Amino acid sequence: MASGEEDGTVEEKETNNKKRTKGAIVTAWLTFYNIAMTAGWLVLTVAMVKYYLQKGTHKGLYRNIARTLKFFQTFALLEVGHCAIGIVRTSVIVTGVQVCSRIFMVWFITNSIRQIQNEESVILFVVVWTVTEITRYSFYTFNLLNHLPYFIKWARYNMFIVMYPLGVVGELLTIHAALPYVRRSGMYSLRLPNKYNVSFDYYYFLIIVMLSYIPLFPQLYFHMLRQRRRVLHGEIIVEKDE
Ligand SMILES: CCCCCCCCCCCCC/C=C/C(=O)SCCNC(=O)CCNC(=O)[C@H](O)C(C)(C)COP(=O)(O)OP(=O)(O)OC[C@H]1O[C@@H](n2cnc3c(N)ncnc32)[C@H](O)[C@@H]1OP(=O)(O)O
Repeated sequence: MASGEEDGTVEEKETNNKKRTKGAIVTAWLTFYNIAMTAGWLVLTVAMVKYYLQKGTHKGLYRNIARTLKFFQTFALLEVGHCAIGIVRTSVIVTGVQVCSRIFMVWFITNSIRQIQNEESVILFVVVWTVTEITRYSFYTFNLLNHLPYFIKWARYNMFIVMYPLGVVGELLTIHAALPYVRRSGMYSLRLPNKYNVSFDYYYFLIIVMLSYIPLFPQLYFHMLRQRRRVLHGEIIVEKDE
């Protein structure tokens, strides 16, 4: 029996060929992207373990890995682009909040305030992010290659139950530790009078950021719980923002 494509017009065949080529390019790009990101976070793991074994302390560890962390976490901005152009089935809002809050933590908190870089809370969120991202990107990679080991799928949709709250604790404690330095230095703040006639206080902005975890974090967490039910238990779930 002839397939639909065999029956189709020349235009239909061309459209199908174009779709197939586009699909192959997208799969190749996402595979490359996910492998690169898995490798990046693995490099971070090796650097952290090596540093700790050599020095026997977490002090100075952040400084040692800062460049790699900034690079790979900033590279994750592409994920918002992937959602926006529709090559992955994920909400732009959920991904945007997740990626932007991480970039904010890296660039505007930890990187900007040297005095807090040796806090245990920094190591907490960096370690949690690292474990999470190695699992997540290897999940996507093996999934794209159609060879997904069950333990990676299981880890992707179970570890976040503990890792997400732990990461948030690390992030909130770090912002909290930054507050006195921000207040004292007046960094990133704009006082009146100035030529723009605008005032901005980074200290209060950080307090607002901390408070914004209260409504935003549960939404991310429940999103992941829904994904878990869908992937591990096959439930059909309709997302509101899709
Ligand atoms: C100005 C400053 C503002 C600051 C505001 C602050 C507020 C902050 C509030 C909250 C802050 C949270 C802080 C976060 C901390 C941490 O990360 S702690 C560490 C623990 N973290 C996690 O466990 C992260 C969990 N989150 C995620 O996994 C994602 O980031 C997600 C976007 C939240 C959810 O992932 P999602 O993509 O929706 O689900 P998946 O099931 O993984 O994927 C859905 C489908 O899309 C495909 N896909 C997605 N990405 C890719 C890819 N890169 N490559 C290939 N495919 C991809 C995926 O395969 C799925 O496809 P289908 O199976 O076909 O459905």
